[in-house]
Amino acid sequence: MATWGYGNDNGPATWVKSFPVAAGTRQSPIDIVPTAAKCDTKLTENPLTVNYSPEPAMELCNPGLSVKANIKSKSVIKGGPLEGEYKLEQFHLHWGSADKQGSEHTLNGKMFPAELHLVHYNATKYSSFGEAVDKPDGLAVFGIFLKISDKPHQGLKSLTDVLSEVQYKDKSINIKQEYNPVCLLPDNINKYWTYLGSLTTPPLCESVTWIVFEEPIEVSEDQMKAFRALCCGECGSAPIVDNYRPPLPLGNRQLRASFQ
Ligand SMILES: NS(=O)(=O)c1ccc(NCc2ccco2)cc1
Ligand SMILES: [Zn+2]
Repeated sequence: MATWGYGNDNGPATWVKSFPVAAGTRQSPIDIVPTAAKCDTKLTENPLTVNYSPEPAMELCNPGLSVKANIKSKSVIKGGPLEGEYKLEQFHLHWGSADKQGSEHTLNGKMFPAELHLVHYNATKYSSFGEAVDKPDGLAVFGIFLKISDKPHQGLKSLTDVLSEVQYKDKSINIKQEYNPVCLLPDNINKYWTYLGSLTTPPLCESVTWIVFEEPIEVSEDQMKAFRALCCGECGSAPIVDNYRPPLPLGNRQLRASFQ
């Protein structure tokens, strides 16, 4: 089978052929219905803590279906639904061809224009992302909704200002000035939903504790245009847009909320 993607011939509905876990019982994303979430005081008693550090020379790359920043410094999270310490490995985004779509998780059926994923692995139990990626408690991913405002997001600006330098597949650059990924988080990280799910792209491993924040971050239309100008391949190839998997059934999983 040709490599997976988001087109008609290789998109999410076809992935199950090569990745049978696509039909599994803890797949992601899901539609988040706040009234169906159970407020769990255990989450508030053990607050989520983020200890991110500055990246001296962060590598930004275009792997062909998104844009990804690889993290080398020690940035860790713990608490909330997590047991042990999870280390930041990379972050990337999913976005639409228009503002009406683009996010993977939806909120009462509503899609946001984009969604940012900060991917962490369980460094207490596993020695690398590769070892953790297929373990049920291997990964923790922050899902952050993006919404449009008239002001650009300053934290994302260091990236969107240089996306033209990674416009084509397999291009990568180093962000010169120091970058602390904490600038990407919403102001209030105490309000989130959490559930047990999976990677949203192949290999779709059911190894992710999802933490989706209620508060979106705000980006400008120009910043969205910069993401939509990235190309899937070399010069002249199609733009990277609509690189999102539609929601899967929650099934009999419990969606928990850290707030009322
Ligand atoms: N969209 S996401 O946050 O669920 C996500 C995160 C990480 C990968 N990694 C895919 C991978 C690389 C090696 C083995 O597996 C894929 C998807
Ligand atoms: Zn993702």
